This record gives sequence, structure tokens and C-alpha cells, in this order.
Amino acid sequence: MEIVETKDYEEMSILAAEKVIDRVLKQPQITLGLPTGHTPVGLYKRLVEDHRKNETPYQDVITFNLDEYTDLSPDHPNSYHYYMNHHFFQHIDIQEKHAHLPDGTARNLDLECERYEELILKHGGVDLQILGIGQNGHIGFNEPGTPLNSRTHVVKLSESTRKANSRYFHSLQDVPYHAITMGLATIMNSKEILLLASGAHKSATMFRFFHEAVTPDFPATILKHHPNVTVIADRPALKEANVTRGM
Ligand SMILES: O=P(O)(O)OC[C@H]1O[C@](O)(CO)[C@@H](O)[C@@H]1O
Repeated sequence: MEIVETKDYEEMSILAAEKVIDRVLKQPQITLGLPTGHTPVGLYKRLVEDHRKNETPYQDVITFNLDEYTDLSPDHPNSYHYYMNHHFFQHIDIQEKHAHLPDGTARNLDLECERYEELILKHGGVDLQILGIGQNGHIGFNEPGTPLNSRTHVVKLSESTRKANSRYFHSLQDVPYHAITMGLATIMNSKEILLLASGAHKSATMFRFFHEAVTPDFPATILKHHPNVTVIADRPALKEANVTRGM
């Protein structure tokens, strides 16, 4: 695992964007796995700026988002469909049919999970999966206790995650109770993984990530079994980590 420490959030976003742009230029038909949340907002901003300036092409890029809430329509301002359009898709030349998110409004959610998982496989899997990390160690919406061999599935969100995400909603009651997420095995199937973390509120999380053995109690620890992971995290997030950094 390669660990890159940056001065701050800005630098984390710049380095992450450089990596993504490099991969897209080398492989114009790349399949990207994309996260939401606060952490990647700066990355998307840099990618959009780069696209405007350098016309990095996304016409042939395929994307699969990690997760989506159930019961929020795609045009709901808190849905991840909306987030992705707002922060990224509407500003680049990606084809709509290439940008995939789980359909949290599907009538049969289990079938939707199967469809999504099969679609990822049909595209040959994710080449570069970008991840944020929840304070309880979740990746995607794989909460503590999620089986390590899980595929795309419906999850009941933990109260801590609902509370953390309520900052984007009018109130805690408005936060959905369920979501569809790629599973841990789905994520582990990606060829390369880029994990981003920023802020002092993630420092205990990053300590656990680096020092705990692989366990479903802290789902991100599974990444230790992946052969090609880069962590880009800022100094506040790594202040307790006590690990060797290097590019
Ligand atoms: O980037 P943030 O906002 O700290 O969120 C961390 C993680 O939590 C989620 O937003 C889900 O709660 C993930 O999508 C994200 O990776």
C-alpha cells in the first residue's frame, strides 16, 4: 500500500485529480468507480477545471458509483444522482449512458442490486475505484458488520452514518434509512484503489484503518488484502496514523 501525505485538503484533491487524469489519458475507455460525500468534492472540482482547460476526454469513460440512497428520486437534491451531475457529470463530456448509479427507486431493490453487479462485471470490472472513508470505517455504504464477501446489496444505514449525513438534509428524519451499495467484494474486485481521507475528524479512523487486522467491524480494513491501493490523506487525517509515507 502506498501512503501519500498531503499538507491539506487542497493538495489531497490536486494529487488525486492528477492520478485520475493520468489514468484517463492512458486508458480513454477506463471504468472508474466513484464516491460521493464531502471528501471527493475537491477532486471533482479539479477534474472539471482540468477538463475545461485541457479538454481531457471522458466520451469513452465508463463510471459506476458506489452507492445511492433508496427512496430518493434522481432529481432529489440529496440523491447521489443529483450530487454526481452537480459536481461532475454535467461539466464534462461523459455520455449519459456511460454514467451508472444504482437505482434506489427500483420497485425490486434486490433485483436492482443483481442488475448493477452484473453490469459492472459485463464492463470487465472497475479499473480505478476511488473511495472516501466513513468515521466508522465504512466504504461505500458498507457499514460495520458487512460480510467481507458481499456484493452489491441493500443496507440499513447505521445511526452514526445517518447523523453524519444529516448535515445535507433538512433534518435527521429526512435521511433515508436504507441505501444500495457495491459490496466489499465488488470493491475488492477493482484493479486499482485510491482511498482519500481529509481532516482531523478522520484521524482516529485512519489510525484504526492502518493498525487493525482485517475485520468486518471496520470494513475498510479489507483493503489491506488488495494488491494495488494508494492512500492520499492530509496531515490532519494522518496525525495519529504512525505509518511510513512515501510516493
Ligand atoms: O467524505 P465524507 O463526507 O467524510 O464521507 C465519508 C463516506 O461517507 C459517505 O458519504 C457515506 O456516508 C461515503 O459516500 C463516503 O465515502
